[in-house]
Amino acid sequence: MTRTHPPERAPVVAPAPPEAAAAVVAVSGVTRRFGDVVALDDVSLDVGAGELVGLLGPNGAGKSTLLSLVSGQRRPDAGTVRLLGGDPRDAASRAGLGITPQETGLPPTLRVREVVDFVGGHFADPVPTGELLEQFGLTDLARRQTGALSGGQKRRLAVALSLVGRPRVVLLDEPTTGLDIGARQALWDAIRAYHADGGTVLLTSHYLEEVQALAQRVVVVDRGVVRADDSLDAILRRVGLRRVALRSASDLAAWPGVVRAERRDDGTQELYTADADTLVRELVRGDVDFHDLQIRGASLEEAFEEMVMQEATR
Ligand SMILES: Nc1ncnc2c1ncn2[C@@H]1O[C@H](COP(=O)(O)OP(=O)(O)OP(=O)(O)O)[C@@H](O)[C@H]1O
Repeated sequence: MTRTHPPERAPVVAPAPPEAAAAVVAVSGVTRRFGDVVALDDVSLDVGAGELVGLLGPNGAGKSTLLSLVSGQRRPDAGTVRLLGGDPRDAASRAGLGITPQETGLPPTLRVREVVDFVGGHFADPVPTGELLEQFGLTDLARRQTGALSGGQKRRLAVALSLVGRPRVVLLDEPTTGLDIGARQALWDAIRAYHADGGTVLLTSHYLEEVQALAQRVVVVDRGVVRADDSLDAILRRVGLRRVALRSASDLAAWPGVVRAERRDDGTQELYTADADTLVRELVRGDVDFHDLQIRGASLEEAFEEMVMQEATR
C-alpha cells in the first residue's frame, strides 16, 4: 500500500470550482468620476488566475479607485467590472476575495488572536489562527490588544486577515507601507507563498522595489489611464535606458548621448543613456580620465520615471 504524507503546509488558497472563468478580474472600458475629477478613464484590465500583478502609479493616479470597483465598494459610471465571473457587488462573487485596503480599522480592545478567530469564523475553511500568526510573524503578539500594536504590526495583521478565508484572489493596497525592511521581507514571503499556492494577487505600491520584487506583470496607471501593461522585463526593456556609473574629474552630464545625469554623495557620476557601449567608446576616444566603471540596466524606478516623464512632455 502506498502511504501518502500530508503536505507540510496546507494551501492557503481555496481550490477553483471547475467552471471558473480564466479571468479572475475583468475590467472593461471603465470610467469613474468624482465630480469633475475623472479618476479612471476608459480603463480595461484582465487579471488571470494565478497572476501576480503590480499596479504602479503616482499619487492620485486612480489605483485605489480601481481596487474599490473590483471589490464592489463602488460602481463604475461606465463599463463593466467582473470578479470571479460575477458582479463584485454580489456577496457571492466576493466570497473568494481577500482585501487589505490602504487604511484598516481594527477593534482596539480585541487581542490579535481574537481578531483572527473572529474574521476566520466567517469562513467555512479558514487558515488555522496559529498557522496564520506564525506565517506573518505575529505569534508573540497573539495576546496583545490590537490598539497597542505598532503601525507596522497592524499592517501585518491587516494583510494576514485578508488571507484567513483562503481567498482565490487578494487585493492589496500598499501592503507594506510603514513597515521596516525585515517586516517587509516577511510580508513579501507570505504574499509569495500565497501566490505559489495558486493565489491571484493585484497589489498597488509606492515602493517600486516591491513591485520589482513580487510582480511578474506591471500595470502603470497615470491620471486615470493605463500607460503600460506588460511583463516586468518588457517594461524595463521598453525604456531601454542603461546606467553608466563612474568616477571622473570631468563633469560628464552634458556629454553626447547622456539623457540624464546624477552625482552621488561619494562623487560617483551616474549617466543614463540609450547606448552605453557608444558612450564608453566615446569617453575612451575623447581621452576622458575615468575609473570604477559600472554599467547596468535601468531599475523599475528609472523606467517608471522615464515613462511618466515621456507622457508629461507629449
Ligand atoms: N471619494 C472621493 N471623492 C472625490 N475625489 C476622489 C475620491 N476618491 C478619489 N478621488 C480622486 O480620484 C483620483 C484618483 O484617486 P485614487 O485614490 O484612486 O488614486 P491613487 O492612485 O490610489 O492614489 P494614492 O497613490 O495617493 O493612493 C484623485 O484625483 C482623487 O483625489
